[in-house]
Amino acid sequence: MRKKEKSVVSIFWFRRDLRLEDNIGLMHALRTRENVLPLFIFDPEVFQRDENNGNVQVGFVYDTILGIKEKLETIGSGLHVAVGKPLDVFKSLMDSYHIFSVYANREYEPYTLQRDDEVDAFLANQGVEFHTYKDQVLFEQNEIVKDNGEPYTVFTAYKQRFLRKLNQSMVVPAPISKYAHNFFRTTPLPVPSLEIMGYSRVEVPVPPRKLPAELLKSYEADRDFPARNGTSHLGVHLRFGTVSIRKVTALAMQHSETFLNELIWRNFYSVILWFFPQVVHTSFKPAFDEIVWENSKEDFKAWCEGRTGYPLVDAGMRELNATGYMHNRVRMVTASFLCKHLLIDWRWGEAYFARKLLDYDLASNNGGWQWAAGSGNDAAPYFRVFNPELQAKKFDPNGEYIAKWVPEYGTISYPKPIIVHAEARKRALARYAEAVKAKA
Ligand SMILES: Cc1cc2nc3c(=O)[nH]c(=O)nc-3n(C[C@H](O)[C@H](O)[C@H](O)COP(=O)(O)OP(=O)(O)OC[C@H]3O[C@@H](n4cnc5c(N)ncnc54)[C@H](O)[C@@H]3O)c2cc1C
Repeated sequence: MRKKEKSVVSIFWFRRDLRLEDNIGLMHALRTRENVLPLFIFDPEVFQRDENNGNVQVGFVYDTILGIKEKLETIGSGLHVAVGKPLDVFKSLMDSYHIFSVYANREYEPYTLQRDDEVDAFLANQGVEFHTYKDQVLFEQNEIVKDNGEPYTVFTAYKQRFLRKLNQSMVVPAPISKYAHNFFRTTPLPVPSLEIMGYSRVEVPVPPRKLPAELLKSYEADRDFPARNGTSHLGVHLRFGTVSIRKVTALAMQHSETFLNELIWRNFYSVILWFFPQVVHTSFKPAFDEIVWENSKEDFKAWCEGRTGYPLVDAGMRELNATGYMHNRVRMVTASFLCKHLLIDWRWGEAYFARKLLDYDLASNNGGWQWAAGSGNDAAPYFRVFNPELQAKKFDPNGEYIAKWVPEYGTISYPKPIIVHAEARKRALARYAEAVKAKA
């Protein structure tokens, strides 16, 4: 019997860009090649499993992938879905297809950079070109640096340069539909279920993929109040590219400087991680790794479960546990409370957020935690210790957010504070000062 001829295809590898519109890498693939076969890989290193095989993000990604597959099938194409180490997936794809070239949008985390280098080397060895593009950020690492080529580590200076370089031409959408005839024609391809891939779904609500102009117009006034619906909840969509950063930035440029500022923080943290990959494990400022933490497991458990006796902290943790989301102001307060009041290593909190947040993103989560701990590149000064009660008065003045998540607050069933604020503050200041002095 004659062996079946392998189809000649070019691959477009979806990663943090899960959309069929305004996708730079996909546009390049379709514009340059015919028979473009889209691919998605559930990489266990990106979607880490907890002890119950759960991963809070994997269900969202799975559903998004199915949506893309369905759309591709309506135009006679399909999506190849695989699970495993990308290098192994490419090796086995070589058995099924004659791969001409591979296209993808660039990623910037230490693991993904290394993964792409490995895939690139393998493909090059097989005579296959690997083309990558900028898509998930507006400016890559080397595009916004100081005059001497060094990275910015202070946000304000970075932002000023960013704004000077940003212009309308950078947020124009990349056209896809006019090249859609170049998708590979195929009968529908099978997709393994999440269970077969070894995952169990963690049910959390998925925020809508919308950014109303009204929200942007009142963003500056509302964004710090967790009881108001004042922020976009687009975090998960920006994380996985189910919205385009160009589209969101164009809207921000039109309606809200403050919102644009937040998008710049996102870009900034991505660049910080690229320049300083050591931040994944160590404090940006080495002195902060000298802090002698208390690391009480009991206190950590109380914090995780929202039982610290500080209602804003508890409300935030309960919101996170129940929904996979926590408001930014409350992220700052809960994170500061863990590091400073409880003297627990920021890495414990970072890992807990990574496991629970639907919008978890290594660069922003690490940046946020190091900011709160005081150890980051442009962090809150260590001697500024948030007072969780004052924060509650200021940002939840009517107690609505607290009432929603901590209904027993004010009754005898609500726990007493785990630690007295004034004492905790004094202890934190002393412990931090010792570390800074030791390294001076
Ligand atoms: C301790 C801590 C941990 C955090 N962990 C994450 C994380 O894992 N993933 C994540 O996307 N953000 C993280 N943030 C930043 C911020 O809290 C979230 O981006 C924001 O709360 C998401 O809600 P939203 O989409 O409604 O935000 P909006 O206020 O509507 O902001 C719009 C978008 O801008 C970006 N953004 C806003 N604020 C920041 C910021 N401070 N840093 C970086 N990007 C920002 C996000 O992409 C966000 O979706 C963290 C902050 C702290 C203090």
